[in-house]
Amino acid sequence: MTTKSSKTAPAKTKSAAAKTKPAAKTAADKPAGKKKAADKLEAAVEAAAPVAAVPDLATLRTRIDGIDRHIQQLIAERAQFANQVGKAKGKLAAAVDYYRPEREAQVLRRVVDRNDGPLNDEVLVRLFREIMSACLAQQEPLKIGFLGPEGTHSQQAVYKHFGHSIHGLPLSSIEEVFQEVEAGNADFGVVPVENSTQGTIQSTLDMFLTSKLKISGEVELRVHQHLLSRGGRIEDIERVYSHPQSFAQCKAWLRQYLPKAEKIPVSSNAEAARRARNADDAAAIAGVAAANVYGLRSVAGPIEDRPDNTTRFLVVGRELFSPSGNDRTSLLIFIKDQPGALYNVLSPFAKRGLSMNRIESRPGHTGRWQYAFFVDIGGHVQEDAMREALEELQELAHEVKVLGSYPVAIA
Ligand SMILES: O=C(O)C(=O)C[C@]1(C(=O)O)C=C[C@@H](O)C=C1
Repeated sequence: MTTKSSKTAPAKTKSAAAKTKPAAKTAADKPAGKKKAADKLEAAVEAAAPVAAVPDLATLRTRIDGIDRHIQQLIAERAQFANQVGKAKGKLAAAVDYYRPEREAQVLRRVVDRNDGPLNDEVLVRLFREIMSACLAQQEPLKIGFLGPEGTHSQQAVYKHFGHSIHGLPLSSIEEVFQEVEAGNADFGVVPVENSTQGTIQSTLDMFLTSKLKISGEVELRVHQHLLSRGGRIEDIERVYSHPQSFAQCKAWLRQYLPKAEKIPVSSNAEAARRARNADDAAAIAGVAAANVYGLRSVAGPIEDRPDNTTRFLVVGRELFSPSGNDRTSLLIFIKDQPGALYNVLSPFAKRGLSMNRIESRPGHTGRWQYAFFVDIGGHVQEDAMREALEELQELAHEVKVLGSYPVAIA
């Protein structure tokens, strides 16, 4: 069972004045009768308006060179300060001890708040992530495990969350990602947990039933699927490899364009791309990143049935971090086998105004017909309201496990 409440995480505090510039009225906004005359008038005004003088190419490039010099000096200065921050944290054992996801989230939220264009929030967040990633890697790059091989959407999620100045460890299963982080061979792991088209990835949720790992972050990735092949034409394709989730995300497209091709499920999209590189009549459904890694080209794409197809990933680590100011807490609640049990365990949050974003039930592995509920709630375990709600919950539930409190995904 999955339910999403209409309540969302706290709204970002972007300054309203800066962001709500009224759009200029155009001829399209006017009543039909007056539209033609208005169109003519607009065209006449445009024709008569003096064209703003654009400086010549050499002048523009000199300006850009000056700005680049300035940006570079500032990045170097920032890196020196970040290095000093690292030293101020004391003599720590490894890169993971310097990493502060809550601080990174605050830095990025400020970037979004300040942004007045022309680059969009996502682009600016990506640039600043890379700067922080490089600053942290001065101590030592973080080691991040993910569901490999190279070229998977999980790898893209790793870069989106940690930047490129990390050491990525492609692993063969979600279970192995958990194991490597538990064993300390990876600092963090990134695992898919739900897709907007396909729903929950049960194998990830089930890992939390037994694992001691904590969730330290979430990443939302717009997932675009492509048909990749080394040959050139859709009509030549006789076999398509992909992960079952990706087949499901492209069901309507496949029915329309490749109804007769054999569909072969494999363990990951990158594995599909690896297999498709061996023959002209084979193709893979995967992200374009896999095309570059495996020497394929996109024959068609994006081909996912829903344009807003998004996968949410969780970052798992060994510790809990401090609040960032806009956090989510994930809990695993084992309920008592009695009437009204679910209602009872949710009431401590509802009465304190803590919003529930998600609830999902899974067999608890503790006995027949025993259920565990995975619940996401707005807030952090170190905040008073959440602490009080959890204290009350301990009395009502059979068992409660805090899986983590972490910053809500940014851009
Ligand atoms: O502020 C810190 O604690 C830092 O180490 C600096 C910094 C940054 O570059 O801004 C780098 C890495 C941390 O994960 C968070 C932020």
